[in-house]
Amino acid sequence: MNDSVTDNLCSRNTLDALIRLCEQAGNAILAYYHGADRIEVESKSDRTPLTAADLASHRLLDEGLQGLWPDVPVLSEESPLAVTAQRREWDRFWLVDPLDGTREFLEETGQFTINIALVESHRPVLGLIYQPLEALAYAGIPGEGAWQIGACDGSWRELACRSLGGGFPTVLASARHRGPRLAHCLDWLNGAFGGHDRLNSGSAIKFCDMAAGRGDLYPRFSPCSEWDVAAGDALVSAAGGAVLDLAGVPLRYNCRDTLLSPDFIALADPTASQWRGLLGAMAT
Ligand SMILES: Nc1ncnc2c1ncn2[C@@H]1O[C@H](COP(=O)(O)O)[C@@H](OP(=O)(O)O)[C@H]1O
Ligand SMILES: [Mg+2]
Repeated sequence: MNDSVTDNLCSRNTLDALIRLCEQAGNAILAYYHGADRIEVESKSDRTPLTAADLASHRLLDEGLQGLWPDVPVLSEESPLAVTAQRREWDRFWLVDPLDGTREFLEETGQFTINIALVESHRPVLGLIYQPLEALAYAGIPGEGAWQIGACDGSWRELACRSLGGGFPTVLASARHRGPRLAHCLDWLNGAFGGHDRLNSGSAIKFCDMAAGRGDLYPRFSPCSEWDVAAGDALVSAAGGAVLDLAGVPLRYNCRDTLLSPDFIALADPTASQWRGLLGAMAT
């Protein structure tokens, strides 16, 4: 493949190649999955867990991406600090979470993913979220389309976010998400719509659910990093939604000293007039 840096990587061929890499990395993760309670766990500086499964997936993806596209740097959640320190010089790079939802992995809930985004000029222009247990990818290229892709049977199914209907909106969130700001958001929904439904999931599966038309909003006020969000942003944007900061502006990546994401709300139907009120309520 070896595309030069001037080539357009936003293609189905790229997604096919990424899925092959994700299959390998997913198999490396699954080798640790059953009996994950016995795997050695380190605690990182943000007090999230790190295991041999995260590192095995990181190594395969880092080497695989650099082998296929030597001109495009790779920034992974598990990259060494020396790599992370160079990132502000990059206009285009792969942003990778080799195992998103390590807690879910350790508790064997099945809700963990591999996230890969191609970031160009501070926006994700391609994103892929891979679920190793299902061998299923959710991928999007904004402006071209979003798809659910079966790694085993090679099937491609088009995805689209849903329009906001007349009933209760469905909130996508993790069962672990609590806190006063989420409670405020849910109260606002109850006031504006008379109630809300909730679909819980771990890791980037919330973005997959939105792109597949299973939810209306994913409010995130608890800490997470750009590698947790960028692939989902590309996917949801490609499926007709948007991932907005509380000023209503699409998120930008690799433009701050920190890689922590700002608070955001992902919306399946960003044109619905009700959301201006929600963003206003959450911004204050
Ligand atoms: N204190 C913290 N600081 C930064 N990120 C955090 C965090 N606590 C949780 N996260 C992020 O939230 C992700 C899990 O999201 P969710 O709660 O929606 O399942 C974790 O992904 P990893 O498992 O890749 O570390 C981690 O990146
Ligand atoms: Mg993560």
